Amino acid sequence: MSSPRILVVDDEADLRELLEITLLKMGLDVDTSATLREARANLERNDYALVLTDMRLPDGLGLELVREVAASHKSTPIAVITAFGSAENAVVALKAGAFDYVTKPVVLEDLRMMVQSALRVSSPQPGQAGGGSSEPSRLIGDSPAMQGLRAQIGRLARSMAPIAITGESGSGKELAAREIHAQSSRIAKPFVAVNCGAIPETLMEAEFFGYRKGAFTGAAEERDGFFQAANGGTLLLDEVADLPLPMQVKLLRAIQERRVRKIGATAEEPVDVRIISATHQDLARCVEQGKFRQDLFYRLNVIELALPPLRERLDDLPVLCEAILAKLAGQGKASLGPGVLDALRAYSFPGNVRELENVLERALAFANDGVIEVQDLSLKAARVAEAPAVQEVAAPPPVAPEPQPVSAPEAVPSSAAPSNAAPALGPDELPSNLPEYLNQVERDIVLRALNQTQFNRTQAASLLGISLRQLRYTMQKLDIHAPEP
Ligand SMILES: Nc1ncnc2c1ncn2[C@@H]1O[C@H](COP(=O)(O)OP(=O)(O)OP(=O)(O)O)[C@@H](O)[C@H]1O
Repeated sequence: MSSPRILVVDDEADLRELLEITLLKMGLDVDTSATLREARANLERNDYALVLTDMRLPDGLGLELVREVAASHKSTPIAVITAFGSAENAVVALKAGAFDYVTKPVVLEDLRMMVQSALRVSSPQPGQAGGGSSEPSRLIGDSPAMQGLRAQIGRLARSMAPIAITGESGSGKELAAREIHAQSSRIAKPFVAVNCGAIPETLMEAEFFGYRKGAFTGAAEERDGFFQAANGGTLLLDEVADLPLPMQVKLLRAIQERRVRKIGATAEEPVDVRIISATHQDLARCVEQGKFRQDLFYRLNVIELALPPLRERLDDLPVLCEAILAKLAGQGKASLGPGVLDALRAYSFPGNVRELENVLERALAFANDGVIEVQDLSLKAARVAEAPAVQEVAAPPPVAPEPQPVSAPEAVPSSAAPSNAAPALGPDELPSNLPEYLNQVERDIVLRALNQTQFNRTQAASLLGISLRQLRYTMQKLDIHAPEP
């Protein structure tokens, strides 16, 4: 079997030779071109496992070649060589469809790492997706929005370009990131998801970059950080807007240099990690407000993937419900009774698919024989957008589903009004239902904090000593919503 063939396009004879020798030593076949014209002629004649081009060539820009290869040689990854410090060029090339980049002066170790990962893309091993997974997507939904999203993910999985996933809470950002990883040539390596909002600021550097034994009190053993753990794979920076500014500087450096230094270490170590970030916040706004560094935003936001909220793709409800019920029921049976889909359609799902999962799980607990009826849904009446006038509801249930019978003790679950406090217990008294009692206590405290802060969730979370994300989950779990403006 012949070796994979690489095309090197560079007008600097010295660099061309260095690249050629390095690639030959890796057991690869190499063609070289000094101009765009020669490169085009080579591309006509041969199939390449990778094209590596300089950005500035005597007869044009490497970027032109990136666009041509991305359009006409879709299965050939193309990487660019950019001048050191010209982050802009790298980002422009990635946006134009480049698979990856290396900076000048070329560090051979980085080059080898990049080439290996390109080769995995152009000739996936059995069991590897390499950009064209035949596995069914985990992102369920047949709506045009979901079809478009899946197609976009298929394309994005083939490059190293950082992706910023945006979307409301529960809309599937983490799932989309996992899907990108699963469809990429990195599938055999780890996918590491980090909730940036849940790590105490003092521990961040150690968590991200690791530490050497004895680096600080308590560092009894050397430990890897998230970057080392994700080496060769994908690192999801979830809730990236929650990163404190000092950490943003360090992260930017790690992403730019592709090197990290453990706390207490003298040397940096190279890391080959694809970065995906996710947030439910408007990151551009955070930049305007000075909460997020512009340069990091620019680095992370090379390609944006926007997840639509569930209420904008209600046509996906039937397949989603079917998949969720199948998972919930296991060997048992679970189905939707008459009118249930209409009731769900009329709901706005502020918590998106995660909320749908919770609603169905709770409903199934109340359902008779696994058949969920409208009244089992206990959707928050206030959130039910105009319920359809005609519902194919068989029995007497009301148009808007009733409040939940068990876990929501007060009738206004989504209001900002303080809830009824959990009844005080005597020293020997026990609650008749512990989970329900604890929910009541938790709801009371969370509402108290929210009311004290005029529903400013960041402040409320800080009053309660939990992360914003934890607060969001708790609010969702307890059906607490900000009052409608
Ligand atoms: N299109 C989808 N198909 C199937 N399941 C989905 C889909 N979208 C989301 N889910 C499910 O909904 C739940 C929430 O998804 P996920 O954690 O990816 O959301 P998220 O946007 O990252 O949420 P958060 O912003 O709160 O972190 C998960 O259980 C996930 O499996």
